Amino acid sequence: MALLQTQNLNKHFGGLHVTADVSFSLEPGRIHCLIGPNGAGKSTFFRLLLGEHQPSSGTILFDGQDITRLKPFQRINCGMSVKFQVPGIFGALSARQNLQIALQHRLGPGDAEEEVERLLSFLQLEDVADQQAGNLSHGLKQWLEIGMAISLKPKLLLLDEPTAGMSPEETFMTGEIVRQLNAEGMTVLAVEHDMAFVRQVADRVSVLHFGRIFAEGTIDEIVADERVAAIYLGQNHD
Ligand SMILES: Nc1ncnc2c1ncn2[C@@H]1O[C@H](COP(=O)(O)OP(=O)(O)OP(=O)(O)O)[C@@H](O)[C@H]1O
Repeated sequence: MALLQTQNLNKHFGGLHVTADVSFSLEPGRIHCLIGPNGAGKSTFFRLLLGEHQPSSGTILFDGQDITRLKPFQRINCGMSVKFQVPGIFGALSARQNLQIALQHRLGPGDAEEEVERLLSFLQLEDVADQQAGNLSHGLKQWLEIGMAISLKPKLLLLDEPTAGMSPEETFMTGEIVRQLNAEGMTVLAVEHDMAFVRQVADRVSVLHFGRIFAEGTIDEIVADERVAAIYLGQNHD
């Protein structure tokens, strides 16, 4: 059974049909990347999954449950978690304190301490653990964000352009973090422009174009698809 499934999902903004009859399926255990040219409707689709937009019609199923009308916090309680592009960390607190706050909801004090140290090490944040999060480099902030997003041990981690603004080395490290989380059992859905990252992590790729699923397959199938290449022509993505 799919972990996440949308059935004929539609979203209109006035006369704009931004999500067009999207029937999408995400198998548990996968790393699935969603790509598409600017304005293809990737962010809108994400926001529909999270409950930040209500669909005009269609259904969203998560872990066997119809979540179409659930509020964002209820979806998080069902086992979804998201890392947005815009940092949601507390800049005046240290990296360690940020993780402590995120983890205290799930774990008692002793266990939380242990998990904070494990996450700091996993995310290569040990050396900066006591620095103010607001002063960390862009890449380190993004990894701290991932740490906060996984603190609830979600079944599904949603990542919105996780490597935006990163160097190739940071992008690679982010890919390794995602692969490790997946190896531990987390299913991942990422909206991403960086094709090196997509190649590094994705089991499956869906291409959105004008709000529709335009193509779906492995990265090799997508890269070899001339119709996909054509919709990217003139756009500034590799
Ligand atoms: N709240 C809104 N009201 C009206 N139109 C919107 C709204 N949000 C998005 N749109 C329009 O919907 C279309 C798809 O936007 P969306 O941000 O989902 O695309 P995207 O694929 O995420 O683009 P990008 O890669 O540039 O982030 C665009 O034409 C956008 O202008």
